[in-house]
Amino acid sequence: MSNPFGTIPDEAILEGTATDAYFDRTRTTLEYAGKNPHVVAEVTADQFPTGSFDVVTGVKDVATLFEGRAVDVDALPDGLLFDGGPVMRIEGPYLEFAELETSLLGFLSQPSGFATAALEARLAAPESTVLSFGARHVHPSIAATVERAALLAGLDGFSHVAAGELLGREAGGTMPHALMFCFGEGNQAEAWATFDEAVPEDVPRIALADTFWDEKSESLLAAETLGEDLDGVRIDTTGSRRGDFRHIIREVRWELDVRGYEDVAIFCSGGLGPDSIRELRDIADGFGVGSHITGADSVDFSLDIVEIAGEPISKRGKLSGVKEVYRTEAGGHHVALADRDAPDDATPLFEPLVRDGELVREFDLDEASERCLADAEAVGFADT
Ligand SMILES: O=P(O)(O)OC[C@H]1C[C@H](OP(=O)(O)OP(=O)(O)O)[C@H](O)[C@@H]1O
Ligand SMILES: [Zn+2]
Repeated sequence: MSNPFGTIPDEAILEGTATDAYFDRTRTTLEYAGKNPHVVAEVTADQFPTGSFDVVTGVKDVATLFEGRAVDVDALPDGLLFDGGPVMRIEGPYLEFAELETSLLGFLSQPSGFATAALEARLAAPESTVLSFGARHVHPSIAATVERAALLAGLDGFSHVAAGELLGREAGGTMPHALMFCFGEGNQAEAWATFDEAVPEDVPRIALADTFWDEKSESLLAAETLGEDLDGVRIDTTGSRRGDFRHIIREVRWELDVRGYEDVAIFCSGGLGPDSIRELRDIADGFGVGSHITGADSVDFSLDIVEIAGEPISKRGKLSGVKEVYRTEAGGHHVALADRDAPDDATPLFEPLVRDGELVREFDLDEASERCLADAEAVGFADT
């Protein structure tokens, strides 16, 4: 079988069959009527600024989607933050892209939600190691989308191997409880020692220390077992046993230190979000974050025609006319009609993405991540 998991093939996305049926009917109707107006359409979440910023990403996939289509596309740079107004503008004959709306919005909505949530985790502990561990919570076909969004937001690493091959980065992690189970209760030391002997030297020795006994006992046993070879312990305490998780981590840190294991790092995982990471960042060295990222709401983008044959148009509740968005010197987000004077202290954010079906922008994930973190600083994202 060419498509055993029944995921939508890239060809369907590119040719426009990965669409909602009513767009097919729209094409049929417009072709029957001989209509194919020149339009400007905008991708927008909130019409006006709301005081809350999101990260926009997925722009590269949309650019790929539009290659070869007789349209011009302008968009915010990948990774920039926005609060209201459009993030993308498409201009051309409507039937050049009618069916692409479904995939276009999907390419932007879910990854932008992932990246925004990852940025929250990132900025909750700017000095700590924060890793994306949530691939297990999503359909395998979008694991690379999750991990790319996490890296865009500045996370230090991720766990999904195939995503790493696509992204050209090394996946990382620690060890699962399954490994401990296979050695059995009472044999934790053997599990860690065997891992240390078997696994390539460049893999960090981070012992999972919460499986059968309490976190302090297993952490000390791991330190006694691996000694200098131990890089850290991971504590992933199940919610029902957490109690005062911060106290547990402080106790483990104390008991490791009192025995001379100051160099053994402590990593935490399991249901962590920005608040719990902030609460632990002064005592833990790193965090694995999964469902906070993968469970993020999609950004609710819609595609709206705002100009037809040069005339402004909109549906009730939306704003007609072609717009520009600006970053103000104060770190605000300003939305205005594109044909009006720009505000004095503001920088326009739209940049060319596609010109007559040709991609006119380079994409570099490291650059996009720097842009994302710098803009998050500029708008005070961590404080929102
Ligand atoms: O989605 P989150 O709640 O943020 O957690 C992500 C962590 C927690 C989970 O622990 P387990 O479910 O115990 O999985 P495993 O035994 O494989 O570590 C697994 O280790 C993931 O890395
Ligand atoms: Zn587990």
